Amino acid sequence: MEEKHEDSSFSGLDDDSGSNVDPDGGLSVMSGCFFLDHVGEVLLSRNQDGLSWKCLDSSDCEGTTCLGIRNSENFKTEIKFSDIYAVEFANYGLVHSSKLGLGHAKECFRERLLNTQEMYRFTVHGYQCSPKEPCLWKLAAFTFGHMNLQTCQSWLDQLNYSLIKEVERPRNLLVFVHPKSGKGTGTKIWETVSMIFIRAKVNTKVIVTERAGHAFDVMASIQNKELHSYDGIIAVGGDGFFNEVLNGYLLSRLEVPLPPSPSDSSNYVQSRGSSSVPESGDAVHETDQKEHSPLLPDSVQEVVNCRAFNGSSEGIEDPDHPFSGERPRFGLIPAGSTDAIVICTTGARDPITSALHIILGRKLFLDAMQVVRWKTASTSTIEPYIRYAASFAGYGFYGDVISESEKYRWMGPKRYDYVGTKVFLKHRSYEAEVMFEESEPENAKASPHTRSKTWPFRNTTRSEKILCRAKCSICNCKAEDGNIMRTTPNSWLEKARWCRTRGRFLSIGAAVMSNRNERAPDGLVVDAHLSDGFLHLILIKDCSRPKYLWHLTELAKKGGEPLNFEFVEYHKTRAFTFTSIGEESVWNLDGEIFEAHHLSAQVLRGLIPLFASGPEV
Ligand SMILES: Nc1ncnc2c1ncn2[C@@H]1O[C@H](COP(=O)(O)OP(=O)(O)OP(=O)(O)O)[C@@H](O)[C@H]1O
Repeated sequence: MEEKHEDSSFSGLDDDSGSNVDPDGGLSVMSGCFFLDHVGEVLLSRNQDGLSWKCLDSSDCEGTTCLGIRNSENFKTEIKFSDIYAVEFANYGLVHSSKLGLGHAKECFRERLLNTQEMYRFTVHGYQCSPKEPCLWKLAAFTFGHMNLQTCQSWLDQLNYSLIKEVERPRNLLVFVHPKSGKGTGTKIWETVSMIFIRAKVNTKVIVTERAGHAFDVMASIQNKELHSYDGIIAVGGDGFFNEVLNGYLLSRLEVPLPPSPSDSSNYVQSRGSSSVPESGDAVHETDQKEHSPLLPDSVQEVVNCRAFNGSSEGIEDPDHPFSGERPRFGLIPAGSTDAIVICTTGARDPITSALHIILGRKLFLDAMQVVRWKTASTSTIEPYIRYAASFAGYGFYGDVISESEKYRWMGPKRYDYVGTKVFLKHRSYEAEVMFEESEPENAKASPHTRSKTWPFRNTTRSEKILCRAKCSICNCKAEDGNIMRTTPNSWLEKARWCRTRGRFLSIGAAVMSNRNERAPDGLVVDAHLSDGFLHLILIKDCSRPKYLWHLTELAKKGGEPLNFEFVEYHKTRAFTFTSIGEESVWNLDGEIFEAHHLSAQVLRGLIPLFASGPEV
């Protein structure tokens, strides 16, 4: 692994008289003179938040060379403890003076060579943001040198003490590596980042999977006692692999009331006439019908709340519940074909950035979608079968792409482009009935009624988009009806309004997050949030190929408006149900195939604690 700043270090004076430890035990402010490798003499200070240094020789600093040529690139003068992942003693060795003058003037070069000397050293390991891509974190190391061993040792001890106080950092991790993920580089990627974990003294138990389902089986069978001995569960792989690890954990542990089945939800929809006005001359809308209901009937509510996985309807407040304690945090190191979850949660598709988010103990909560299949085929008996998705569930186009692409796994990530084109050309639509809880009536009303007269295909309604970012205020605001982890999830159903829409669809998609990826730079829904407790339901009604291509082109470009077409129905919702009619496609859950004739889904707000801080968009 390339460590760009490994050559920056500090070296010290030949006595420690500059060190100044305050009388309260040296825990707040401390300062001393050192040599910073490749920079020169500095006054190093430690305060409660971190380290900072000031050059004592102005010709070495502020990026100015002796020829007056400015070179301020990567010139850092402070680092917070929260951004330091390790400090190490670096033995006795060479400390170099500023590299800035070396290439520019012979006399400077000669003088600086004289300044290169051997001393005791310690290295502070952290990261720097890439100037062009702030979400991309590069390793940075600063080596400080001093002639006195004890001075170095004492600074090292103090720094280690400060790092111990950094809470929420993992010490023990269970790591699953999918060796064949993406381009088959899962193992190589883990080998590349594992040395960062070693340096940070994070213990890892590594399981390299031997087959599909291996990680699921381990997570499903691991005893809770052993599970709780880990501070986190890490997946090195793609979105599908993360989904497998997550389901292995959740399916045997999480007990929450299920979302209403399609027949339950059809009871909620009270006919008040169609609210979806068919467009004249557009045959697609002839079957569209959307109805609204006020409050749920009490009897239905009871049925819903009593039906729960593993027979429990207690939610997860119960202290004896295996899920009610501290949940392990999950981490994902990207090695897959798409890696949308990593891109949405760290802002970069980079194994080192993800490893640093994990080691530094960054934390956010991700919404998850609980998907229940009630019936696999129209002739099957009702048998609830649960799955969780962290990013996306899609039917029609998305399902056909995933099932077809299984045949072309040998092509690697390129299979999605090839199969995507094939499926697009087939242009298949599927008849279905979808019911959804209407969370934002004003949002739903905006769709088919406010069409542009000038653009035949477009609905020109636009609203201000608030993007999800690190420390997102929308994700951090407390839900009116409480977070899923504190109340039963169906409490909101009491106030729910349900809508029904039926027709032929090219695709049906439900996004938990924006799903930004390299093929869709803004994702499916640019302003989707990681932890706001909403799903984004996108129904692409049957339309001509050129119109569909237009939608896909908008998806593929930055700043596109893929939802701004009249054949696209978009709803922000907390739950929906689906029933297929006639010929069927399959569902695609986080990239994995899921067959369902009757299906329902609900969002579980903030269900997944994740080692990430959100994208700095
Ligand atoms: N050792 C293995 N051999 C074969 N398949 C495996 C192995 N380990 C895990 N898998 C399966 O591979 C699937 C895809 O993994 P992953 O998401 O890492 O790859 P990907 O290339 O990004 O694929 P996708 O685009 O389908 O998500 C996982 O769902 C998992 O079940």
